[in-house]
Parts: sequence; structure tokens; C-alpha cells
Amino acid sequence: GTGSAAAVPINADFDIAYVTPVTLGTPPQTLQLDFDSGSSDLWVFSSHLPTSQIRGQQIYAPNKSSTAKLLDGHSWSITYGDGSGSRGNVYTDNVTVGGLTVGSQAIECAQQVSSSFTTEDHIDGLVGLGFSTLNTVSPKSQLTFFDNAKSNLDSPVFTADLKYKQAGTYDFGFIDEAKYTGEITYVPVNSDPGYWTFPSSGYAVGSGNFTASSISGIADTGTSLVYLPTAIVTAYYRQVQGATNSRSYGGYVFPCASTLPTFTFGVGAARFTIPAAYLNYAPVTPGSATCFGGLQSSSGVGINIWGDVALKAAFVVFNGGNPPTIGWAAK
Ligand SMILES: CSC[C@H](NC(=O)[C@H](Cc1ccccc1)OC(=O)N1CCC(N)CC1)C(=O)N[C@@H](CC1CCCCC1)[C@@H](O)COc1ccncc1
Repeated sequence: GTGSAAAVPINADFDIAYVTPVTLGTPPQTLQLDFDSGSSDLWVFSSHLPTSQIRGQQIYAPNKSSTAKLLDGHSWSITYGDGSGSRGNVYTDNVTVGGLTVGSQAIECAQQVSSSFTTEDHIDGLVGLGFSTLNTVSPKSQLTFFDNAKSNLDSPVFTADLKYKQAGTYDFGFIDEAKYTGEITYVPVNSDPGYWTFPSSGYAVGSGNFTASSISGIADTGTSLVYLPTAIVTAYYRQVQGATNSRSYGGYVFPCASTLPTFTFGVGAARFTIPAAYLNYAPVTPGSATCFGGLQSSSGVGINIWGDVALKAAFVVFNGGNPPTIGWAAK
């Protein structure tokens, strides 16, 4: 089988995250979920949450689904890189994404969410697409939607075609040739950390020379920005008039009117250029003349992350075969 669903930006002014409609249970309950290749829990706002923690989100009510089953004695608790988090209990039920259905998928029902989830009313939960080793359900960890679907997929892959300020798609089980140009460059994935970790072959700032250097990082659809080693990031912002590394704003900022260089990264022999517009991420506060960069240092994060700012400059194939690989193509 195959599936295909839209990835819709949750904010009209800048791409902080993308959500995809997912139907759960019988009769179907549709929620807008953030597909996140940087984590491996499928969790939802649920009828088990105190109403004080719900602010406009859609919820999944297992007791309204004839196919829901409590996973007795199981719980989950997750904390993300930005400090947000959630926890709760677990049901299994049918989950459908873009025509692809998984029966008895673990649906982690939130009983508590952190304030940043309560205030982000466009995200009703997450679909983790990382490796199932990262799943937080205890005492028995659960499989991701992709891992459960894999044996029924025409091909054990999902692809991300994220776009700048417009809807893109996530496809499951097939590679849509119409979504990319040229060849797909595949490189090995180290799944041991549980992320889609792959080697990049180097970078260039604007029209400058390409610096060959092996950079290990993760392809993370759930992270908005790109986080790379400080040496690379300082080389980039040296080319930006008025750029400073602001402690108060938590990263590199610059006058919104500044001209930004592009940023090119290598995957094997292939080269992908992130347009300057993607790197002029957003005003630090609405209407401010100071803007926050889409490229930031990974020194505070602990791992290099190729987030949405980079992913939307390419068509990316997450190949869950044995061994797993990741493919990058121009589009
Ligand atoms: C450097 S990992 C930071 C990253 N979270 C972000 O990217 C959030 C995303 C967001 C925030 C608010 C609303 C909507 C989306 O956005 C920002 O943090 N920013 C964008 C806006 C900008 N002004 C400031 C920076 C992150 O934890 N991702 C995880 C998934 C994410 C969690 C929050 C909800 C949306 C999904 C995940 O893939 C990676 O988990 C880890 C990474 C590293 N070790 C542990 C966990």
C-alpha cells in the first residue's frame, strides 16, 4: 500500500512547523499532527487532559472509538530539545494517514502537556517518524506508525517534500518522480542514536568556496531551523551586516533589511542551496526590525540538526530498508 498527505505550515508568516491530517479510531476522529522524524512517539491531545491545558486543539477521545483498546499498565513521558514535553497513558486504535491505515497503532493519550503545547493551538499532537528505539512507552516500548506500516508498504520508505510558506507532502511507500529533479543521492544512516543521522560532505556560504568537511547531523522534520557547528555558523554570519549572537534572543539576529547569503550543504557529491529567504527566518517579535536567523549554532543542542529550513530546499527520501539510508534530491 501507499499513502500521501499534505504537510501544511501552521503559521502564515513563517514556517515554524507543519501539520498533517490524521484520522484515529471508529468513527474517524481527525487531528492535525506534526510529523517528526526527530522523535518516535505518536501522541495526541486527548479527553484525558484537564480542560485548562486545552486551548482550541482537536482531541482524541478513545471512549468514543469502538476500536480503541487500553494498553493496560502502560504510560509515556517525553521531553523535546526545546524543553517542551507531555505525558499520559496509551491506547491502540486504527490510524489512517493519506489513505494508508495501520490497525492497532499505539496512540499515546496526553494527560499532561507543557505550556508551549497548550499555547500552540495548531498542533494537536505528534507522529514520531524516528527509529522505534526512541519510543518512550513503558514497560513495553511501541512501534512508530512507519514501522507498523512498513510491511504493507510497496517500498519501505517515506518522503518529505516540505515547502517555503506553502503546503508540501509526506508520501509513504513510494517515491514520486514528479516531486524532484535529477538524481537522488543516497548516503548511509546511523540509526543507533534513534535519529535519521547521516553524513553531510561540507558547506559553502553564498558564492564562496565549498569547504569539504564531514558533518554528522540528523534530518529532523520536527525542528524548524538548522543547527550546525559554531565554526560554520560564525563563517555564515560574518557575511551578514549587523549580525550579532544575541543572548537575550537565544541566537544570531540581524536587521531584517540585511542582505543574507545563501547557504549550500553537500550530501555526497550533490550540493543543495538554501535560499536567503529561508535563512531570514522571522522577526524576533511580530513587526520587529530585528530578525532571527534560520541557521543557528548546535553548541547548545548537542547534535547537528538539518531541520525544516534545510529540508524544504530538497526532496528527502527516508529509506527504512535494511540498512536504512537517506536520499536527497533537488526539486
Ligand atoms: C533543537 S531541538 C528543538 C526542536 N524544537 C523546535 O524546533 C521548535 C518547534 C516548534 C516550536 C513551537 C511551535 C511549533 C514548533 O521551534 C523552535 O524551537 N524554534 C522555532 C522558532 C524560533 N524563533 C526559535 C526556535 C525540537 O525539540 N524538536 C522536536 C520536535 C518538536 C518539539 C516541540 C513541538 C514540535 C515538535 C524533535 O524534532 C527533536 O527533539 C529533540 C532534539 C534534540 N534532543 C532531544 C529531542
